Amino acid sequence: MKMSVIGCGYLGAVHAAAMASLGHEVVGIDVDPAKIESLAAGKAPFYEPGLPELLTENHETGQLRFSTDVSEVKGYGIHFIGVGTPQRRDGAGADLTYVDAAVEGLLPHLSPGDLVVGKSTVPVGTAERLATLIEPTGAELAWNPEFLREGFAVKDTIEPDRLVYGVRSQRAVDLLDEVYAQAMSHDTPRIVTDYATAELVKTAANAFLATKISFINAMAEIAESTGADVTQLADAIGHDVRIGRKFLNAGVGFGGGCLPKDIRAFAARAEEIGRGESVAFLKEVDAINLRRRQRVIDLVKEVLGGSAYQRRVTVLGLAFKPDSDDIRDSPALDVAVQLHGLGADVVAWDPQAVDNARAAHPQLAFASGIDEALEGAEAVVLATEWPQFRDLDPASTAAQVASPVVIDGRNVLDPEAWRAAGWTYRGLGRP
Ligand SMILES: NC(=O)c1ccc[n+]([C@@H]2O[C@H](COP(=O)([O-])OP(=O)(O)OC[C@H]3O[C@@H](n4cnc5c(N)ncnc54)[C@H](O)[C@@H]3O)[C@@H](O)[C@H]2O)c1
Ligand SMILES: O=c1ccn([C@@H]2O[C@H](COP(=O)(O)OP(=O)(O)O[C@H]3O[C@H](CO)[C@@H](O)[C@H](O)[C@H]3O)[C@@H](O)[C@H]2O)c(=O)[nH]1
Repeated sequence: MKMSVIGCGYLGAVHAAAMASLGHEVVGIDVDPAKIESLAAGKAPFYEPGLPELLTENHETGQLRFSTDVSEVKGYGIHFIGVGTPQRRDGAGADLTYVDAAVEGLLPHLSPGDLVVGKSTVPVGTAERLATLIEPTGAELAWNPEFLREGFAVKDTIEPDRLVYGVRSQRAVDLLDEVYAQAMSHDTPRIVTDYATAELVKTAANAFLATKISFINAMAEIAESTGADVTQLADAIGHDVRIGRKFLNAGVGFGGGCLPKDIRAFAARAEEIGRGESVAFLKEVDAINLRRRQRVIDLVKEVLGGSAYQRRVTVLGLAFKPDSDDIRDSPALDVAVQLHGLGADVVAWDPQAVDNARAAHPQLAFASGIDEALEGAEAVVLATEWPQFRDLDPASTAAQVASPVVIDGRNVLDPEAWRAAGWTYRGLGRP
């Protein structure tokens, strides 16, 4: 099939490359010339495992091309919308200006029978509104939310754990089935529904995941006041299959370009439709999450005798999660910036996110590698659980720092091993 992908960021670039690798002929469109230049040259503009290989492979076969010119979508029957829906600068709700501009830009190039497929995460009611703009062209709209996780984006796109189609016709279902024929195995669940449900499935999924993380972080707060160990608690409740162990890792909390802004947008949308009370708990989920960042900062001050002012603090990790260079609403970067704001002499390092972090916060000092980051540290904060941080050897690392004090912001180190090697170890919600 011939298809376009409007918006080639973390979602769209992977979607475009994955669709091409499934045998489709794809054109990716973005307003950012630098991104398009990189993608057109077969290079990934951000770090995502597996994406460079897909880009190279499809670049060579000619199945995949990129352009800043939206008129090039003419004659492509399927158009995915994957532009950003960030938090509005003036409030908690979603900024839909990019989605609106993408649809406006697409309208003159649509042909009767085309299918526009929304993938961006939007507040419920958006698809209904956009359909009134699209239908007069003879094209149709479907809403097909995306559930990929950064770091696993290629696999999640090529082998989705479920497909959700918000549609108004059987024809749209048939077209989407054709799009995903190679991605669907016999047991991939496929939910065919209306626009509102499809939009809400996405919002609800992220709200649930955020709530699960904040639940365990709330337990970490209780554990901190009682001497209990939240990691053992998570293991124990996680054995109950109704609860499950996934997304029960207590630590410095969730960040990224999705969970934080999506729960805020959900709460804002619920208020608009007079149902604010139904998801009022999401404000608490957000508040618990942000308190964990403060807790890490308080621990740094505590281990340094009350103040971080002019003390050498190493922050390991800047990305919001491992296997990504994404720093959007990153707890790790936020902790580094806040410590710097308190006058600490912060040196940060991340295997992939230093360039993005430097561009956003040039005031911070960045090391060029882990050894340089650790040198002279009076306190080390593990803020993103990259394998190279989880696997640090406590004995040799102790020899690199000025003072062996570690705050394990992701609860991934073995406290006994680190204490045995002479470290002062502080986790989040574990003794
Ligand atoms: N990143 C994820 O893991 C993920 C997963 C599922 C859903 N989503 C949702 O997908 C959407 C995109 O997220 P993202 O992380 O890829 O964002 P992003 O900021 O990485 O990418 C958005 C891209 O859209 C481009 N763009 C903006 N306006 C445009 C226009 N008019 N025409 C063409 N391109 C335009 C931007 O230049 C940018 O490259 C959001 O709604 C997000 O919530 C993201
Ligand atoms: O037990 C856990 C699990 C995750 N996190 C943090 O939660 C954040 C989000 O992690 P994750 O959900 O793995 O990353 P994303 O790539 O943001 O993916 C989420 O957001 C996407 C965009 O909407 C969705 O498509 C995915 O399904 C959804 O998992 C990160 O900061 C993690 O460190 C925790 O603190 N504890």
